[in-house]
Amino acid sequence: MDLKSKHAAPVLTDPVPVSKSRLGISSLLSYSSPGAAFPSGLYLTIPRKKPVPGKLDDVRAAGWLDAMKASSPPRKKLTKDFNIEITSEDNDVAYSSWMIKYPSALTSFENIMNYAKGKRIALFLDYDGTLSPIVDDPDRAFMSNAMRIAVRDAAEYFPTAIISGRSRDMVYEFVGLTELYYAGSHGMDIMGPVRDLACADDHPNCIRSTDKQGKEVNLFQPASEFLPMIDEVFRTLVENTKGIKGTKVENHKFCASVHYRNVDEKNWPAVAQCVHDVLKDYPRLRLTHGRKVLEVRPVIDWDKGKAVEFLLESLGLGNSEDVLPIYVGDDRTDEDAFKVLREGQRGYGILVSSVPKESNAFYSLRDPSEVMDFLKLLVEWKKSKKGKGAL
Ligand SMILES: O=P(O)(O)OC[C@H]1O[C@H](O[C@H]2O[C@H](CO)[C@@H](O)[C@H](O)[C@H]2O)[C@H](O)[C@@H](O)[C@@H]1O
Repeated sequence: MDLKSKHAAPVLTDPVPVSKSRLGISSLLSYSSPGAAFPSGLYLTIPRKKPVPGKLDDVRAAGWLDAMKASSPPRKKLTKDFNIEITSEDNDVAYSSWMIKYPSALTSFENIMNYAKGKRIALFLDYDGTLSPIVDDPDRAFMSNAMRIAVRDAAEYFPTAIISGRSRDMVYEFVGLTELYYAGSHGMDIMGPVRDLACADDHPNCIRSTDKQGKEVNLFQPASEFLPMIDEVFRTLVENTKGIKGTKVENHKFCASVHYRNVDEKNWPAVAQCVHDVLKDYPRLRLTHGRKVLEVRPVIDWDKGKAVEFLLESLGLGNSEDVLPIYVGDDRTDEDAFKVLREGQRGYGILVSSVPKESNAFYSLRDPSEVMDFLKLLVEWKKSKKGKGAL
């Protein structure tokens, strides 16, 4: 199969409209590419360098570099023992104003539970930056054992799924809990429960399979035809970026990630240009921006939001008034899930962020440790309900 075409340009970034002035917060961090969507200098001042003929202008024009700079909260200071991102005092005022719009899910817990009365909660959790802190080495993004216990306990009471940009196998290795459902590759690789024949009947890319414990499951891979293409692109990206110190390329089966967190900022244009040049040959692939990572994925109408809908359906919880889905995530790709919940008026998105960000979420949590506290509160709440005889 000819996996590439020399004649078409790739679909570039996926800008999300951002209103910066609603809260009067000038430091609002944008998920989208400011260079592409806004007048220059709105969020970041990108110094104008003399263009390298025919080369770096491509990625500048496409807004990639601006998006790369805006893609993760700046590291103000690092604690000695934990390599995690935290905000400085300067940002606290902006953060407090931002929380008027995105209240803490901890302090609003009672409100959330009032709404949850008589409903079944379904939990959806992102992995990186939500269950594990953001660290320099993606291979070492371990979740703490305390977090693992909190997730396991929550899964005992609520159907719980992890939806990650990583490959499904990799995220399962990190989490290691058999009681959950897993979706990898930004929802393009879902292993869900077998309820009835609906999955196979409704979706051509859904097959019956068995999980690692030998349990029968439905495996839904809407981008399965892209497997050889992603593999080819992954190998090309590894080859083409190997001269750029600090670059790391990951193969997540139905998408590939090019990390530049450990690349000297002066070499970011070279990283971007490499990815841009490779993508030019693959019009059926597109680029999205994550936290200090460029992600190459198929142009298909599928994302974490669709994955949430699919899982709800598979769990027998779709289109049901008495179900309250809660999705906790920190990344731009999680916005698709927040949007599905918000627009369908079905449940709550909770954004994990230590800096103000425009979002489709309803609530916020500052960091993974607050996510753990929230999960514990959910379990306590459920236990107290059980104690009172209500299930
Ligand atoms: O959907 P997620 O589970 O949040 O996965 C998104 C990406 O997470 C990983 O990268 C991010 O976390 C790394 C470890 O903390 C960090 O080093 C990197 O800068 C972040 O972008 C993962 O490696 C990516 O492939 C995922 O797409």
